[in-house]
Amino acid sequence: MSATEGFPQYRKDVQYSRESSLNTLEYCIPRPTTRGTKQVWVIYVHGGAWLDPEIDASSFDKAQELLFKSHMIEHIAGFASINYRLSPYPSHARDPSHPSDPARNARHPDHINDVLAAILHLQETFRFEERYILVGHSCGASLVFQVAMKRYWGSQYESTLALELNVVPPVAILGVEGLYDLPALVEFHSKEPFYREFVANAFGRDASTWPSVSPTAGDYENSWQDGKLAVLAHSREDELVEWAQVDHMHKALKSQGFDEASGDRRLKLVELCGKHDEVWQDGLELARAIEATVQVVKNLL
Ligand SMILES: N[C@@H](CC(=O)c1ccccc1NC=O)C(=O)O
Repeated sequence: MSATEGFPQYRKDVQYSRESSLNTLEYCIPRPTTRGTKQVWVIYVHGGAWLDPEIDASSFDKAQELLFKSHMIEHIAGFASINYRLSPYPSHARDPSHPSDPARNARHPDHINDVLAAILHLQETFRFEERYILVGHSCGASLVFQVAMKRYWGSQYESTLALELNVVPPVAILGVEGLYDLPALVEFHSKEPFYREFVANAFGRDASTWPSVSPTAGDYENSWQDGKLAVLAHSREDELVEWAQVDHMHKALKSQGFDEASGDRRLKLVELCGKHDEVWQDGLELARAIEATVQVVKNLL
């Protein structure tokens, strides 16, 4: 039997916790693990404004398929994409949420706890420790930076010890078409009530808590000490999330010691093409952003 038989290995609907039917992940391992080689896992967190039932872990499939054909695949040990509990969406036309469904009634910090539980499950199974890139699209980009914020979103949130202590943070984070400064997002779209609604739906009606939960408020010098690379990828054609979000996050990361030109904490901007959801629907732009991230990370390991 050849060593590569049975690869690539695909698994779907892997349950990582018992909270709800959405606490599942999918993963793919391109080839048998090769010891001693410097490879990274790529872990994806989907978007959908914390509530859209029609965007899930499978929204990564297209980009993953493209990355298989890229020469960057030799630096990638595995791919994973995470489902997590969503906030209520009772007015959704095709798939309204029901108040008794634990999968569709999440409130911050449930979403982040689920992402942490999923990462922990993967780390315990595959032992890749910090050698992974955490990628998020839209609200998924908020979530991946909130993972690096640990639990410093204001004083009101309890730490869940088991997750906090055991999840090893990623070597790099890639935010794609991300929501980073929630008050600024809501303010920018003050004439579109949907924005205020989905933020309140996910984080509560008390807007005074929104600044400290925002990734722009992260104290990454303390909470993400071993982070080596932050990448912000965004399209100027994004019709849902304005470039100003990137400007806010770029400024925040710079003030936390991330630098584009030098140093051991690197910052990178990748300008993408296309509309908000096109980047993952076509997969090309999301794959390109991941390639650009792997390209830098492979020299940092
Ligand atoms: N797909 C969602 C909308 C959505 O995801 C969204 C809308 C505006 C700004 C950001 C969004 N998603 C971020 O995760 C919906 O159809 O309700």
